[in-house]
Amino acid sequence: MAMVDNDLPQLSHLDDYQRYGRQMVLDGFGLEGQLKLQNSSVVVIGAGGLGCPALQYLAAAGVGRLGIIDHDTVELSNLQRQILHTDKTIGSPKAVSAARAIAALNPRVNIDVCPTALDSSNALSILAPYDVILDCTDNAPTRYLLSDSAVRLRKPLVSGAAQKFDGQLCIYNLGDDGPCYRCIFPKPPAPEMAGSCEETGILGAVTGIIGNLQALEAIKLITGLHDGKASLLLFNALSVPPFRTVKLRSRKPTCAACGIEGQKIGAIEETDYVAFCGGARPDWLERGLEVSRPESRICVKELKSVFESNVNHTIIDVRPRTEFGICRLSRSTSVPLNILLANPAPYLPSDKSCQVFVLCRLGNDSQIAADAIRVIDSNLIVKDVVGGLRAWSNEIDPSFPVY
Ligand SMILES: Nc1ncnc2c1ncn2[C@@H]1O[C@H](COP(=O)(O)OP(=O)(O)OP(=O)(O)O)[C@@H](O)[C@H]1O
Ligand SMILES: [Zn+2]
Repeated sequence: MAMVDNDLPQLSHLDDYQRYGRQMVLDGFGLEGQLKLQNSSVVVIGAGGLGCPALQYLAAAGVGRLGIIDHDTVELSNLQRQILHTDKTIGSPKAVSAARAIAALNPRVNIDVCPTALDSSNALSILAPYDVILDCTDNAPTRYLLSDSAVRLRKPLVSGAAQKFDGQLCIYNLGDDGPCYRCIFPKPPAPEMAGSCEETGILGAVTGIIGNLQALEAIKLITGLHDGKASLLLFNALSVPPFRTVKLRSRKPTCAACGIEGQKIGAIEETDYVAFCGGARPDWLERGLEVSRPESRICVKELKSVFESNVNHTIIDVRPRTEFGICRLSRSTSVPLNILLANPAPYLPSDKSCQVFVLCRLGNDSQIAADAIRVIDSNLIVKDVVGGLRAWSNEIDPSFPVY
């Protein structure tokens, strides 16, 4: 009978050879690659659109330890792309829901569940135990925090981003001279459309592609299959070919985080990343509910009474045309916010007794639109609808679609 070579290192369980055989037979991977995965650890920040597919493939491939950090809970609108969560886990912490799903997929993986928001007070201690960090979040303060922490901890950061039909992938802090996020984006983007009611939109398969690539890059890093060159990968689902790669230079000597000449950022624990990125998003919904100028606003109950009366009125819906095409109130007219702001005049009634009600999804954009209309015609009665179509659905007509 043939004897097993006891000098050869072994996977923890005999059936692991079957489970991982299809990847172990790959040139350059082998038993050595699988052992490296078994002994490795990856932390995934964000168990959303990017984090779910990334976690799924890391777990299936046999990464020994996975950390899952997410402070949020599962919502119905997440399920179109956050594929570890299900109808049954709506309302549960995403970190817990994702952990359950990957434990079912591969029970051998050790999972650390952390249903907490990563911030400057806890980042270094949470991230320190892991070999590779995956940024699967969706906001600038966390991106800077993760990059600075990765520099400080000397760990590679596999960063993904996805929006609409587009995706981006980059490994920051790669090797001895790979750039960090600050080398490439020294300043945060202008605070984007804070509080806007428009949904940016995302195709689930796009987050799936980028999340999978994040898992792949982590596996390449751990198993030694990565060529060590830093590049930025850009994806657009509607372009042919859909992928483009931009080579990245090495670290910037002047970078505030990783450069030798840089004016170093202070202690991460004391840095205010939210302030650096332009401050917290104003809570427009709340602002909308504190009716500061009651005569200039209308609530959905009053709007319903208007519909049931003979009051002469018109409804302007300022959502983007695609959203207007999804659902709308009958007798409303579509004038997207950008078009209305450019020139409101053509959309206003000439009859000054006709009241104008301005409507949007959540009640923020309609305030901006109503203000713009008042500027050009102070004689008109213009009111924005508090809480927008979301309030209409919640308070007046439960059959009205919410998105
Ligand atoms: N600082 C942070 N700490 C922990 N988790 C974070 C942090 N920042 C973002 N996240 C998580 O990253 C995930 C990003 O995923 P994604 O954008 O797909 O989901 P989402 O925030 O639920 O989207 P939606 O805009 O539909 O609410 C979210 O689950 C979010 O809670
Ligand atoms: Zn840098």
